[in-house]
Amino acid sequence: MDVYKIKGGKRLQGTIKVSGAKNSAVALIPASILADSMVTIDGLPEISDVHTLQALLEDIGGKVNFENGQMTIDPSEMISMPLPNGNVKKLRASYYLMGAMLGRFKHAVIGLPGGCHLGPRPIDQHIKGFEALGAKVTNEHGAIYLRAEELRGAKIYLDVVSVGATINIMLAAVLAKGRTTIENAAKEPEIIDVATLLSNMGANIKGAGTNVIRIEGVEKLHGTRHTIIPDRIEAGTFMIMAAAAGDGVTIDNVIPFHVEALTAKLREMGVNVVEEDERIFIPKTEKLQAVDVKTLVYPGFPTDLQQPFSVLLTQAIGSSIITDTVYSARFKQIDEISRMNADGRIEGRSAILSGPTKLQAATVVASDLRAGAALVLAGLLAEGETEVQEIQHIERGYSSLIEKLQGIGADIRKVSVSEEAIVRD
Ligand SMILES: CC(=O)N[C@H]1[C@@H](OP(=O)(O)OP(=O)(O)OC[C@H]2O[C@@H](n3ccc(=O)[nH]c3=O)[C@H](O)[C@@H]2O)O[C@H](CO)[C@@H](O)[C@@H]1O
Ligand SMILES: C=C(OP(=O)(O)O)C(=O)O
Repeated sequence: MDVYKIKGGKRLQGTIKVSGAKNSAVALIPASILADSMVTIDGLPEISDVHTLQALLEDIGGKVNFENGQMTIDPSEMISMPLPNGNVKKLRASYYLMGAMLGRFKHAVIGLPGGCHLGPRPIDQHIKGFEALGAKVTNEHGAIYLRAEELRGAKIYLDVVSVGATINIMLAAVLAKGRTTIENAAKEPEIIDVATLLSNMGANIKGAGTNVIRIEGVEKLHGTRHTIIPDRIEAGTFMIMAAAAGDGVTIDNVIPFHVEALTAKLREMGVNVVEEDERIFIPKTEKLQAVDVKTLVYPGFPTDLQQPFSVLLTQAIGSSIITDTVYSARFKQIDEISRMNADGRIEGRSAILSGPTKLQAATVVASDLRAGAALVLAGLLAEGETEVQEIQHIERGYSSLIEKLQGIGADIRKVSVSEEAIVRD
């Protein structure tokens, strides 16, 4: 089993480059199912979610090549094979296979998705959307069966603002007959990225990035070439690391507008965030002030940055409250950083953190992707050598994290340890 070993206390300095966005990648790849010829996506991150989706597309007959961040997908010979288990469970975004396969084949059998355990993550709004378009959807033994004679456009009001449901309904609706309107749609940049790919494939989509999306169904979609947007959550993670442990760090390949909520919070804490066209520079911060933070749907403060941000708050002067309004149980990092001497506790949907605290190294477990990023940051700050276990969660979403952090001066390495050698403090 692989673990990360981090010797804390090294200051970070230099330039770190952000990869393509995980949450776009995992939707763009399934979207290719809807085309009748080759789709090329450039700038994809080297993460396990992308490799898993490649395998899933190959399972249904896709011819896929992935090299140097470029994926070419020939979907012409795909068939609607049932995908009830296995790889489907390895990631959350396998739910996009439902919308894309329903759109193309009008029937699909897909297992319930996996992904990070953050509290309940229902997909009722996805299913409500598919049903409104005319599909019959049943859950049989943990797999979702979707069948439609034909898909017809409909007006769908989402009860909950959901990234996944918004994209999934777009995927199912682009080849449906007539007009689909998604109201109370999510507005994340990744939704615009997916709509851009679909539009370049010949789809007719208006309003992506606003809360009303209108789709006029078309007869067929063709192949295209697309470059993915940068990962705003990876960028935000590096910004937080730079604020906590940096002596001048440039984050390259970021759209500053996409991380504005984080930038505003960092500035409130006393961090100087210097925005350029596609770069952000964060000089050394002398003193961090406590702040309160509430996660919200985009353009609010992203829930995906809440966990790394909680570690930054352990370095701030005073008491901070961080509330996650999106996921009720996304605080598994708090127990782990408490074992590293952090002063933190959970109250309902909030974590209360006081600082500044000198963190101490420990052996800790990454329960999920962003908890993992939080623990890496804690390790960078802690006195001694921290071991982070269960790093497969981290590698679902961070491309070449070790190499990137080494490039700005971190003492971090990936080590293979035998199962017997695994210990908890
Ligand atoms: C692959 C991907 O893009 N993952 C992101 C996506 O997850 P995901 O698409 O799963 O998240 P959603 O936007 O759907 O979830 C938002 C909220 O709505 C609830 N909900 C969602 C769907 C539904 O049918 N019913 C329902 O009640 C969820 O439990 C959650 O409380 O957005 C989340 C919120 O920004 C991010 O944390 C994830 O990184
Ligand atoms: C929660 C996340 O991912 P997923 O939805 O893929 O589990 C995340 O990226 O922080």
